[in-house]
Amino acid sequence: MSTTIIVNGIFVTANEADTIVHGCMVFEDDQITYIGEKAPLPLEQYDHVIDGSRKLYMPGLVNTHGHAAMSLLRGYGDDLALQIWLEEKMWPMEAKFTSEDVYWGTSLSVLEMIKSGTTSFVDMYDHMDQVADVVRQSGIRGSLTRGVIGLCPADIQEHKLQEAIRFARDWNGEADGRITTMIAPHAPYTCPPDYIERFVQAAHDLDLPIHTHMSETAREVQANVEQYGARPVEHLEKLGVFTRPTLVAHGVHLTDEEIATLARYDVRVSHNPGSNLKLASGIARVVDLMKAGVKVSLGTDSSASNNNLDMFEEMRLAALIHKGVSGDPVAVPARTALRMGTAIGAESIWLPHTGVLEAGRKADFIAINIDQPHFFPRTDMISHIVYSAAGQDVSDMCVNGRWVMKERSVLTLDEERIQHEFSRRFEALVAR
Ligand SMILES: CSC[C@H]1O[C@@H](n2cnc3c(O)ncnc32)[C@H](O)[C@@H]1O
Ligand SMILES: [Zn+2]
Repeated sequence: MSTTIIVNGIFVTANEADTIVHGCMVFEDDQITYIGEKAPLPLEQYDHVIDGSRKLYMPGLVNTHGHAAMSLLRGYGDDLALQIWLEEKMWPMEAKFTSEDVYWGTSLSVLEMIKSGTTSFVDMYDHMDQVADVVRQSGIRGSLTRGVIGLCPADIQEHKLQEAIRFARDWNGEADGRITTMIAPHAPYTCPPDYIERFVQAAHDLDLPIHTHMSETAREVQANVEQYGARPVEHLEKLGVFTRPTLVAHGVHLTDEEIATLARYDVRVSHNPGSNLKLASGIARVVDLMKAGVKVSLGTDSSASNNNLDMFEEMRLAALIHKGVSGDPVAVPARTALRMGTAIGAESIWLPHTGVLEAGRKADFIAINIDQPHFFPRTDMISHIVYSAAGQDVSDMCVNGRWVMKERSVLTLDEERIQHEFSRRFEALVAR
């Protein structure tokens, strides 16, 4: 067993009581065993002693919705609404993606996530074996799912479904439990009803959650009513989706009744404020969702609709835009935004052993270099995290008790090589 103590640090636990500890944290192998003002044992008795002065420690950020390989499309197709962006820009380019493209596109994104403090992320995409390989090497956690668009002939639908099942079965629990999997029909507008029912069955058979895009734009809701005679929530409810633990991305256009339905089924919502603003999709009813008891976490979506993967930005956007639209300055307070980006995120993707710094949880945490002007005065550090910090302030990362980044040097991935190979793949892609 290996024991590490961090001394002289500020520890923002992100628990429900907003506890902040000035002192020490101990972790043994992959688990936090102590947080408190004084070291429980003389320092000589620990294998590693780390001086945490001038650093703030907090749980790693949890990004609950994205498509990592789409870093290859960053800056391509800006300033368009969702449907045109998807149909005319993303899908034609994605049709040209190879497994190698996905590998290097995902590697770049995972690097970006590590360097901005994300310790767990959800990824819905194609060529998922490559994504899982990147997660295994990187040392961070991935909740991974083969996203399936079913607008294709029956034999291809069948092939995609079997691939999604095979991926979910093969990789769940891999990489010391850092990889978990879900089942993902992409959206109600890209998967016919009988096809969605087969994903529900697969999720039952494998005992896995479902992840899907839902009610992202007003146009989507309208088209669902025209095609199926029901809005997306009722439609998915009828297809049995919510009989499985479910995480939906976006949930922007919801009625009061739909919010009550989501709460009743404990459906979790990944709020993606940056992407929703950029694609002009609208602003989710986050305050009403949370009031109804729905777990609302945060996601970036892809860097083609964001255009970065900085979860500090999403926490700040969540805290700001809901004040702006409601006229209520406490609509989403800083503390709530912090918990959406950490503890609620972890719960939302069924990782209850992460997301909070406390004894008994996994040692998944980041350090922020607070020896910088924008972290003074040393008053309300939660306020500084949400309203003042950015991803580049993250100095260190530890996941499952293993150091992933120290003093901004990523230990698990070769940064220079990834940038080089990514650029080569990008050039090949545009020439294809
Ligand atoms: C094959 S699964 C991934 C699929 O999702 C597409 N996508 C990316 N962002 C969004 C979004 O905001 N709404 C709906 N679909 C999205 C991506 O381009 C892939 O085709
Ligand atoms: Zn998405």
